[in-house]
Amino acid sequence: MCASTTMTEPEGERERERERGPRFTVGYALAPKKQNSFIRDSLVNLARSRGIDLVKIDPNRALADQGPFHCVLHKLYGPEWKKQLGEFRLRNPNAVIIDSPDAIERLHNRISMLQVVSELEIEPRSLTFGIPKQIVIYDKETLFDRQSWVALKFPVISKPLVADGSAKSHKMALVYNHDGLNKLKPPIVLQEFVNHGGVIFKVYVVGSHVQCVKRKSLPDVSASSSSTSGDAAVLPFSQVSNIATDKKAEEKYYEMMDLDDTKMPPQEFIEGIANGLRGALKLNLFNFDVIRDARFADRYFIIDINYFPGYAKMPSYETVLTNFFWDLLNNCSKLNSFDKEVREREVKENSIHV
Ligand SMILES: Nc1ncnc2c1ncn2[C@@H]1O[C@H](COP(=O)(O)OP(=O)(O)OP(=O)(O)O)[C@@H](O)[C@H]1O
Ligand SMILES: O=P(O)(O)O[C@H]1[C@H](OP(=O)(O)O)[C@@H](OP(=O)(O)O)[C@@H](O)[C@@H](O)[C@@H]1OP(=O)(O)O
Ligand SMILES: [Mg+2]
Ligand SMILES: [Mg+2]
Repeated sequence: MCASTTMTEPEGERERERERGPRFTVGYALAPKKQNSFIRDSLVNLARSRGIDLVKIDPNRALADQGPFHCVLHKLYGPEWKKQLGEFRLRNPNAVIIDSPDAIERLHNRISMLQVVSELEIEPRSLTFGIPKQIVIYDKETLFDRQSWVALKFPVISKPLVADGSAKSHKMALVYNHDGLNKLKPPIVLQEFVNHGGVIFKVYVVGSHVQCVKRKSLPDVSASSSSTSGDAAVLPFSQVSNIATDKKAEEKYYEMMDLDDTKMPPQEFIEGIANGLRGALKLNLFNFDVIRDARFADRYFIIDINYFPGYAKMPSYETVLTNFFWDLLNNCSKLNSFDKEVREREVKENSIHV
């Protein structure tokens, strides 16, 4: 898992490197939109000043032919990319891949994504967390079968089962009653809508760093909404917390939603969940969406987990990410030197025995 520090440069250069501290190269493979938002000069310069060079991976060339990289950072999908990572790992067994494609894949399905929350075992506390009631529907027939609905109450949110980062995978719909079902396109997850005061908490995780921010969310739904009929019984929407509105409208919204007045969940509680998820998912870079039940303030729900989210929206993201790379690479480098020492000792001992 760790990066190799066995370079073949002359001893003098090695000496200078020891004085300066080691330098590392992190290759990144990101979709253009992600690259634009994440790879900013402020991050590149800060990382460089700490001995970490961020280098773009050329998507048109084999990954294994590029580098050398001590670490590969990526958010690309598909079997071809997975194959490339596999070949790179074979050729560079000591390089770190952030994160494992298999671990990331678990987040590409909205059922397996949240299953991990239900499995978390965190010691009893005064606040509770879980996931809203949900069912998965694979075809229209099951969608209209009343039997499928026994466990679920309206209103519900319909979400595409697949969460692979495509625009389609973000197409949601708020459904007030059975009249709204016609427009839904399985395979979908139907999740009970939980009134939460129009504010969502986004928890960003970067290794052991956990940071929670408030964002606007869908407003509460009134009980009378259940009587809406026809087309009005379904309200399609997409990426609410990411919608770019003009500043004035946004200010008005914030006033309306009392975003500033909304109390944050206790940091210790959020950290407990974040660390539990990090361990269970075996991921370093993700965020999760948390809502607080409007009826019971001690009840929280996790509704979404995203791999490699929009970190640039997180305060001081440059420092947080640079610290993460630094810790990771320096720890790995120490581990590798230790491995090397052990290996050299083994060779020596073996040669004595021979
Ligand atoms: N069960 C729920 N109860 C209430 N509101 C919900 C629920 N599920 C989702 N929402 C609202 O819908 C929004 C979108 O849902 P979700 O986060 O699952 O979608 P997404 O497309 O994966 O979002 P992201 O852009 O964070 O990846 C949430 O930010 C929240 O405002
Ligand atoms: O667009 P941004 O950079 O802000 O990041 C968003 C990210 O888009 P990108 O990775 O395609 O860029 C989304 O990923 P996909 O589900 O589409 O894979 C998802 O993680 C959102 O939750 C992120 O917003 P945030 O949760 O941080 O507000
Ligand atoms: Mg979300
Ligand atoms: Mg999501």
